[in-house]
Amino acid sequence: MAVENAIEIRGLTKSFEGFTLRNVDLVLPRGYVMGLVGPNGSGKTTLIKCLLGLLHADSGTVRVLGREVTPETGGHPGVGAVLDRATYAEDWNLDEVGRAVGMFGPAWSTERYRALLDRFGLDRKRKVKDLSRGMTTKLMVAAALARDVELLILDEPTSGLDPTSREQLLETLQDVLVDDRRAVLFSTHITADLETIADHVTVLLGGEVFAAATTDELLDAYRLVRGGPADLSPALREALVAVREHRSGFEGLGPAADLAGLDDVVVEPARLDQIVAYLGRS
Ligand SMILES: Nc1ncnc2c1ncn2[C@@H]1O[C@H](COP(=O)(O)OP(=O)(O)OP(=O)(O)O)[C@@H](O)[C@H]1O
Repeated sequence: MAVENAIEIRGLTKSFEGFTLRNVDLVLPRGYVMGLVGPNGSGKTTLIKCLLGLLHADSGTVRVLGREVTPETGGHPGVGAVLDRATYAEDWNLDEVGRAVGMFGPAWSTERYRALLDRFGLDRKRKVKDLSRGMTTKLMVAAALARDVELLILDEPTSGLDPTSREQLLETLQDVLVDDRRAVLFSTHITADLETIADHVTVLLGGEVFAAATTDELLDAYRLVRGGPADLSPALREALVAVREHRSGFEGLGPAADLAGLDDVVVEPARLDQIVAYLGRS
């Protein structure tokens, strides 16, 4: 019987000198896309490495597709990963990459691999060393999706991509989700990507989960508020998650419930990238 959750992390703690990923709980049901956001050094890659069985947790459990994952068990074979660096031999061309990657692990489709390379405009005879950073990302996505993966995990897949390639990649990720057995977790600094494809958002700050909600819940929960310098009363300042002051006034983010019925200021819906940016400043 298929398990319900693609990812189930409970109480995950992992320390390095000077940094602790602390007591992280995270659940991603199958059929959904989760965006993982947070400032540099907030622990996104560390979390992803634990999910792939590349790092030992100090405590807590990491379950992927119904199975506990540790460096001893190795990563789950139903997971496709796109990390920030490719590990393909520099001298291989993309057909050779496909043959090498396809030899390991189940459910590889050369046909799907080639179709994805075509879709991304990558020439199969080109060598790995001649690819730009964005092209290498696309190659990794093609190699991950040529397998019939149930969970796709991507670490900052859209950084280094031009706007057209970004859109193409996001569309490709959405196609993966046509099958509701599948799930996608991706970390990003480009919060506009969240609005496009994420159903769930987890915000990490300083190694802890600061917010975890569906995108709709986040959009419902917060409002932007703007006003002149005299409008920022101590009570309003107290209610805001974060505020930016400038010469002609202020703009801030606050809980929708606390800002309802205010008269002298402008209160309006916030975009997801604005919410995440303000939460990151709080
Ligand atoms: N192997 C390691 N040994 C020691 N410290 C590490 C190791 N890996 C990560 N860290 C530290 O853990 C912290 C979190 O790093 P991590 O790469 O998880 O952050 P991130 O949110 O992915 O950041 P970025 O957005 O910059 O990619 C950083 O302070 C980093 O220096």
